[in-house]
Amino acid sequence: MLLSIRDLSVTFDTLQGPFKAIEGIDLDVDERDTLAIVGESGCGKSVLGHATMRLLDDIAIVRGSVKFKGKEIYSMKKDELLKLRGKAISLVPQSPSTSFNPVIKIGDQIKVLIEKDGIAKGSAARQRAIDFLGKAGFPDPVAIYESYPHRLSGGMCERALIAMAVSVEPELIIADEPTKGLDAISRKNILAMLHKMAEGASMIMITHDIKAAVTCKRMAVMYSGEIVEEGITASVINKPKHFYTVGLLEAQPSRGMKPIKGRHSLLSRMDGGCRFRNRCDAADSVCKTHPLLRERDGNGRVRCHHA
Ligand SMILES: Nc1ncnc2c1ncn2[C@@H]1O[C@H](COP(=O)(O)OP(=O)(O)OP(=O)(O)O)[C@@H](O)[C@H]1O
Ligand code: NI
Repeated sequence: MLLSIRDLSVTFDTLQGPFKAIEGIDLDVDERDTLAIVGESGCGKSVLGHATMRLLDDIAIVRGSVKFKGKEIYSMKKDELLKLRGKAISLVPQSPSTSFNPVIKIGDQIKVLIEKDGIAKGSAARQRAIDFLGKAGFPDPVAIYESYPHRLSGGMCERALIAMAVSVEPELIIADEPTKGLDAISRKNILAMLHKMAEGASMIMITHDIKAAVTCKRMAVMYSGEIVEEGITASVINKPKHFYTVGLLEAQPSRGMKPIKGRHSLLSRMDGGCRFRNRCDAADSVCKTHPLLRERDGNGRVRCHHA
């Protein structure tokens, strides 16, 4: 197993008191696996992505285990962690426009990373950066290399960030909302490019876009900090078991754009029952107890008393 996450939780100290952004996360990612993590804004997708790379700052209290090739990331020393981030696990961050340093040329930022990871030096590193910008679909990669970030549109920045993340040949790519803010055609192009460039590696794709999620082999649905359903993408899409997954699919433009009724409530999180029950038509008294994530037809898992 490439990545194993067990009982992972992240708590932030906020003015209103401690807030558990994610809880009880169990996930495995195999070699050459692609896993989409979907769910509405604020459900904890990015926190999970960052916690996986131990990128959260010290105010976050992290519990549980994250193992990469059997090695616990949370007991690694600083130098091991630096090696892990890059060649082992590479992040395509959520906000492309703020992820580059505005005063350094795009290409030089990629070159520095390639040099840091010891893949190439000097002019060879520069050439590698140009090659990867070309692979990312830029017709004139040298011009992009020489550009400052503000010259690039959102979609171009996303492409350059993907080029940067894969230029170090990582074993696992975590792509956070790679299609955010893009029109339908750019979305399709970016997804095709991302999968092509990630060939041979594994990928976790964080997204609220089901059309992006279906390009991955497996899919995990998050609600209110927890995984509520997980399995082979086709079976989750065609036979959703959790009522939140059903709602999420019906909210897609292609399926009538029917919104999920009600709103996510933090209160439903605190009383220990099913976190979705205030929005669920099937909810009854049994939902006052917290459902466990259990086997789903021998394929994946679901967290619902009625599934
Ligand atoms: N540094 C922090 N301090 C306090 N709360 C935080 C912090 N970072 C994230 N959170 C909270 O954790 C929850 C999960 O945030 P996260 O960014 O993971 O959501 P997300 O699923 O990625 O949403 P989006 O689709 O909007 O990116 C949110 O309620 C957020 O406000
Ligand atoms: Ni996010």
